[in-house]
Amino acid sequence: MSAIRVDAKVVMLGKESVGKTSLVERYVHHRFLVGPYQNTIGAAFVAKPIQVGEKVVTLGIWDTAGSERYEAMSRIYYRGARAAIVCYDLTDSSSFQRARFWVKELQNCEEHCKIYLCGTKSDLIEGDRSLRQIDYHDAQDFADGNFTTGWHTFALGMHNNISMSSVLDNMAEETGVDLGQKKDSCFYSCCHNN
Ligand SMILES: Nc1nc2c(ncn2[C@@H]2O[C@H](COP(=O)(O)OP(=O)(O)OP(=O)(O)O)[C@@H](O)[C@H]2O)c(=O)[nH]1
Repeated sequence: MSAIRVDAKVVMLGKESVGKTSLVERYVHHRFLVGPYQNTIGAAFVAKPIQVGEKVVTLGIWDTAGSERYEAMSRIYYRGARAAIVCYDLTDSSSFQRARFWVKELQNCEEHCKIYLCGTKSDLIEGDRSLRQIDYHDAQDFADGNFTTGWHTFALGMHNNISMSSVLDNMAEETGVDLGQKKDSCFYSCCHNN
């Protein structure tokens, strides 16, 4: 069996249960798994070829385990990543603290890695706004203070297939075209519902 050639390594980071695996499942297999939550152990890998202009770019997506007990292992998986999707659950303020931790860590250790900050489970706050624990402006202030260039907003929820594709397709265009030129551009995404 021949090895898969990966053009761009992507890593999913964030506190346990924020929905990293669900985003990958949605993106790669177009499904949302219902049933008891199963935490990721260590990390899972999936390759996804996508068309970027004339080229096919294969993303190698590492879905890391969010539990702090696997923190040291997650560091192995973000090494050399072209992009990191740092997730937090819009209904869990502690997950935003954890996301801030990962952003700082990436900025210190992986200067060429683009960082996407994603608020997840937007469907829950659409159903009941009182569940929202991270104000849109807090996320915006954090992004403004930490990222050097413009940012995009995306609402990511279990019904929201398009947005995840937008994040990753956009990222692939960035990484697939000319990383050297674009290394300073960071993207910020979060739920844009107030
Ligand atoms: N309502 C809602 N639930 C979600 C969404 N995304 C994930 N979930 C639920 O949240 C739980 C955790 O989802 P996972 O995708 O396994 O979370 P994870 O971040 O990969 O968790 P770890 O593997 O522990 O790091 C599951 O019960 C999912 O069904 C979402 O967009 N909306």
